[in-house]
Amino acid sequence: MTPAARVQTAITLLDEISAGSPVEKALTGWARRSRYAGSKDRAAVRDHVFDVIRQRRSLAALGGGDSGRQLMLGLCRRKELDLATVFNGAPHAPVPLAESELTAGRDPLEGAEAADIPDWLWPQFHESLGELAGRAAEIMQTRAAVHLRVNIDRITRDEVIARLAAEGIVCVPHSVATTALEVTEGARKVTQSETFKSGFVELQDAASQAVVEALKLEPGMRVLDYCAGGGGKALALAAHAGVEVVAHDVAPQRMRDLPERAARNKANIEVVTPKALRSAGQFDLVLADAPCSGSGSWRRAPAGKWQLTPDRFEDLLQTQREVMDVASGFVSGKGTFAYATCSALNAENNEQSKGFLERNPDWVLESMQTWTVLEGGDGFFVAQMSRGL
Ligand SMILES: C[S@@+](CC[C@H](N)C(=O)[O-])C[C@H]1O[C@@H](n2cnc3c(N)ncnc32)[C@H](O)[C@@H]1O
Repeated sequence: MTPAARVQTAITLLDEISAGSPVEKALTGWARRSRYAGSKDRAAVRDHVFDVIRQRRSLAALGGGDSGRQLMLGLCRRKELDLATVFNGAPHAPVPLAESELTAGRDPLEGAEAADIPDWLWPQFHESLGELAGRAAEIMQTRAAVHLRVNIDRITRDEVIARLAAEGIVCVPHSVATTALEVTEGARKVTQSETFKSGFVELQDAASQAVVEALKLEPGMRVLDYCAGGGGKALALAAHAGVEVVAHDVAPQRMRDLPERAARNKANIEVVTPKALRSAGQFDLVLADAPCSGSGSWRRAPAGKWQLTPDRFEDLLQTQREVMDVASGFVSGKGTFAYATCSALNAENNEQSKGFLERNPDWVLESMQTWTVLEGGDGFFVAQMSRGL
């Protein structure tokens, strides 16, 4: 495919997405229908689509509207590409720009529009991140790096770096967690590498690893990952020798890949249904990695920031309160309850922890930690609480 044909494909897919198609469905549907597209074409189209979704609002301003074509025009302008070369009218390429398109568009307005954050959310984003808000929003407009978690019980970070280098993948240690590596070259080859297939590394954001590293894990502990989802944190927990990990999710189908991932990681994880959890007893540590706005991981899942509405946000806050109240019930007398989110917003983080402690005066706060995207990983939060016995 020519670069211009890739742009035209992104335009078509962005229109499909605007009409309601989920992003991944639109991309995989196109890839299946388009046998002529090689892996580089698929990667380029995917990058265009995600770049636009991350910067949708500011690109709509630059491109003069929010159709796929206007958004891609905005992206080409931001990247200072030669517009006549892209919109060149060749077969499969975008038709040349009309005079009205050439004159449309303006610089994004300072504040929420330039930061690509919805208006209603901008004040609390700003308040939560303080002086870091502008820089954090800017980082969220860019692609996230690929991070790996090294199973350091089985292999050192340096050994993994050497093994991956031999497979054409370049990594450097990431400072946010002792288990974390950042892939600087060859990220698309990771899942096909022998190092990955042998379970020496797992794909996981560095700050997500740091959340698990912040927990006091000791051999003999029984740990419940109450909101296990795809199991990233359950796998990181199970990488600690002698720790028994039980994974649960209200939607057990979200954990369907977990047994296979655990087998590859040589990790032992018991996956339980909500019904089975009722008779699973008590745990030394319960982690509730709660459903949240995802405002710390909008680089990876940017559609979420445009789908969030004040009503949905209120619903999430309510769900978080329920998750906290139920999950903490599985903590043994002297055990720890860890509440985590991949959100940068106070309402979901410190305020939820404060609310929990007010509802449950027998609990005390042990620690609270926050990671922002400025540290190089996703934005994350974890509060650890105990009954203070
Ligand atoms: C942030 S995701 C978990 C990500 C996962 N821990 C990881 O590291 O890959 C939140 C998960 O909470 C689950 N969830 C939502 N409501 C819940 C509830 N009431 N009880 C338990 N899990 C819930 C969702 O199904 C979702 O999988």
